[in-house]
Amino acid sequence: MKLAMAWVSLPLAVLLDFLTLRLALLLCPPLQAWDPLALAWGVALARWALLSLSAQAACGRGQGLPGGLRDALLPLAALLSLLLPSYVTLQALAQPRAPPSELLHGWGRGDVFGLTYGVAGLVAVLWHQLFPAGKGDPRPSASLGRLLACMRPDLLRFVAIAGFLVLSSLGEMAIPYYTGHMTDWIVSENDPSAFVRAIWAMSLITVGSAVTEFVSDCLYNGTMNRIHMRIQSRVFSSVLRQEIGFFHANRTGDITSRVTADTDAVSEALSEKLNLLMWCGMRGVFLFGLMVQGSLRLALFTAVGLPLVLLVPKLSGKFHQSLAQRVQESLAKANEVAVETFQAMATVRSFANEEGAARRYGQRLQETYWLNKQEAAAYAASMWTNSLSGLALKVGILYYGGRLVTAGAVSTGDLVTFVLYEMQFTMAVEVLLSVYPSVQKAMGSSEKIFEYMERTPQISPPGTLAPPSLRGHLQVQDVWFSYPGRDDAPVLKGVSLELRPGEVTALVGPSGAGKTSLVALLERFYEPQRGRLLLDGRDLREYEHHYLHSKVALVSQKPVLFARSLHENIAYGLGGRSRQEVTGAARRANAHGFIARLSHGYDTDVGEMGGQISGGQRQGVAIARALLRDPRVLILDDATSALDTESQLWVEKEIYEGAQAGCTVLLIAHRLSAVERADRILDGGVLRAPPPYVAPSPWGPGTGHRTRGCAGGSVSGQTPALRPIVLQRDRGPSPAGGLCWGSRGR
Ligand SMILES: Nc1ncnc2c1ncn2[C@@H]1O[C@H](COP(=O)(O)OP(=O)(O)OP(=O)(O)O)[C@@H](O)[C@H]1O
Repeated sequence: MKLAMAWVSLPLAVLLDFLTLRLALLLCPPLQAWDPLALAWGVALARWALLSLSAQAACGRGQGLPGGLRDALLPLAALLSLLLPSYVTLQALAQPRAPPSELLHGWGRGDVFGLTYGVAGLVAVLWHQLFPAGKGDPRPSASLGRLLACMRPDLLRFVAIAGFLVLSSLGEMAIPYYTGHMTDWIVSENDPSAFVRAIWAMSLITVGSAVTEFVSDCLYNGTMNRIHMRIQSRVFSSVLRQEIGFFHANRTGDITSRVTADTDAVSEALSEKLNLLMWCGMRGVFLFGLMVQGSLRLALFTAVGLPLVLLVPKLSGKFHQSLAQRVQESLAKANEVAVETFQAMATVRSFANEEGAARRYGQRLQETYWLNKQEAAAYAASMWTNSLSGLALKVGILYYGGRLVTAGAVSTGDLVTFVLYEMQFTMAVEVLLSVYPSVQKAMGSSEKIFEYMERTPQISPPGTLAPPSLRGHLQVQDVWFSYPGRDDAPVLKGVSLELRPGEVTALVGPSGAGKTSLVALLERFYEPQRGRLLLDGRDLREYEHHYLHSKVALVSQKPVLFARSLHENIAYGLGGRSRQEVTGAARRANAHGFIARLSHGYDTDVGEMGGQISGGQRQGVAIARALLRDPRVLILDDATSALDTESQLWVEKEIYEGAQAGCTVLLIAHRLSAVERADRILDGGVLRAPPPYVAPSPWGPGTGHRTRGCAGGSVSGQTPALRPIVLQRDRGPSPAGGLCWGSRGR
C-alpha cells in the first residue's frame, strides 16, 4: 500500500507543478509591470518550494521507492525549478546587448515545461549511472567520484585542461554555426564578402580549436601518468601498512594483481576513456545549449528521447561489469597458481609434479577463458544495443526536424545548423555510451584497489617513543593470543615471562608450542587479545616503528633474503652502510669467509628469496643483518640450526659476548643441547598449557615445576612464575643502553 502511495505521489507532484505554472500564467497580467527576469526567478522560487514540499511528502511515504530515487528527489526539485531562470540569466549576462531570449517568458509554456523535465531526467540518469552508490555511501564503492578524488592534488592542472577543453569545444561549434549562416547567405546571395569572412573565421577558429585540443591532450596525458603512478604507489604503501595477518589471509597473487594489473586497468580507463568522456561530455553540453537556442522543439525531442537511450546501456553495462569483476578474480587465481609454483619450484621438481602444476594452471586458465568469452559477448551485446538505440534517436530527430522544416517552423540555415549540431551531439552521446562500459569495467577493477587503499590496519598504530638509551628489559605479562579468525584456538594462554638485559634466555619447546607466535608478538606483527608486552616498562605500542625494529632484531626460523647483492641484504633497511661496516657484521656472523670466496664477493646477487646460496649461508647472512643494527634485544628463532658446527660455535660466542656487554638475548630452540650455556632456560611447553600446568622437566621425569601457565622467572602479582629451569649466572651489573655488537672493536 505504502509502495503504491509513493509511486502515485510522484505523478501527482508533476501534475501539481504543471497546474501551478498554469495558474501563475493566469495571474501574470497583474504582474506585467515586473521585470521579466525577476518574474521568472519569483515563479522559480515558488515552484522550488512547492516541489520540495512534494518531494518531502513522497520521501515520507516513499519507503517503497528505491533509495537512489529518494535521494534524488530534492536535488531534482531544485534542478527543475532553477534550470530555466539560471539559463536565461547566464544568457543575459553573456550577451547583454542581445534581444531577450524567448525562454525568458517560457516558464508557463508546455514545451518548456517538458524540456525542463527532459533535461532533469537526463541529468538524473547520468548522475545515477556515474555515481550509482550515492554520495553518502560509506562503503568503499568503485565510483568515478572516488577516482576523481585521487586526482585532487592535480586540481590546478585540471582547471587548465578544462579551460583548453572549453576553448576547443567552443571552436568546434564554429563549423556548424558558420555552415548554417553560409547556407542563408547562399540562399539570399546578397553579401558575398560576408561569405568570405565566414570562411576565414571558420578556418581560423578551427585551427585554434585543434591547437587547444592538442595542448589539452598533452596536459591531460601527462597528468594522468602522474595519477597512475600516484595510485599505484598509494596502493603499494597502504598494502605495506597492513598487519602481517592480512598477508596470511590474502594470497600473494591476489595482492600483486591488485597492485599491478588492476591499477593498470584503472589507469588506462582514466587516461584514455575518461579523456573521451570529458571531451564528449563538454561538447555535449555546449551542443545541447546551442540546440536549445536553435530550435526548442527539436531540443525537447532530443532531451526526451535521450534518457530512454541511456537506460539501455545501463542494463547491459551492469551485467558486463559483474563479468569483468569475475574475470579479474579468476585471473588473480591463475596468477596465484603460477606464483606458488615458481616459488616452490624445487619442491615441484623433487616430486616430479611439473605436469600436475601445468594442469592446475591450465584449469584456472580455462576458467578465465570461459569468463573472458562471456565478457566479450556481453561487451559486444552492450555495444550493439548502444549503437542501435543511438541510431533510433538519430532517425527520430531527422524525421521530426524534416516535418518542422516543411511546416516552416525554422529557417533553412537554422535547420542546417541544428542538424549539424544534432549530428555532433548524437556522435558525442554515442561515444559516451560506447566508452561507458569500459569505464564501468575500470570501476569493477578499482573496487578492490580502493578497498586496499582505505583499509585500516587491524593493529594499533605505532607510537612516538624513542628514548636515547634503552636497556632492553622485556616483560610479557599474562598474555593471551589467538590468530585472527581462530578465536576458539588460543596459541598463548596467560603467558608471563621476562627477558633481562645482560642475560641469554632460552625458550625450548616442541613444535607448535607457540614459540614463534610469542616472537611475532614481540615484533608487533600481531597484538595480544589480553595481557601486556613491556620494553623498559613501557608498552611496545608506545614505541616508534623504526626505533623499535632497530632496537629489537629478529633472526627468524626461515630467514628471507632479497634478490639483490649480499651487501644490500646485510645492510637491508639501514640506508647506505659502508663496506667496512657490512664486512664487520658478516665477520661477527662468521659469514665473511664464504662471501669472500665468491667471485663477486659482497656484490654477489643471492637470487630470488636468497635461492642462490645455501640454507646455512642464508642464516649466516641473516644473523649479520641483525648484528649490523646493533640491537639491544636480539631474538634468534631457531636461527642457527642450519649452520655448521664451527659457525654455530662462533655465533654462540658472539651472542654470549653481546649479552655480557648488556644486551638481551632470546634463543629459541627445539633441543636443550642447543642452549646449554644460556643463563635461563624456559620450557616452551607452558606457552599453550591451560592452567594449572606441570611443565615437563628437561632433566627427566619427576622434576617438573607446577605453574599456572607462566613461563617467566620473575613476574610478580597473581600469576606465580615458573622458576628458571637451570643456570643462573651472575655477570654483574650490565651497562644501560650501551653498544652490544655494533662498535665493539674487532
Ligand atoms: N599465521 C598463522 N595463522 C594461524 N595459526 C597459526 C599461524 N602460525 C602458527 N599458527 C598456529 O599456532 C600454533 C603455534 O605455532 P608456532 O609457529 O608459534 O609454534 P612454534 O612453537 O614456533 O613451532 P616450531 O618450533 O615448529 O616453529 C600452531 O598450532 C600453528 O598451527
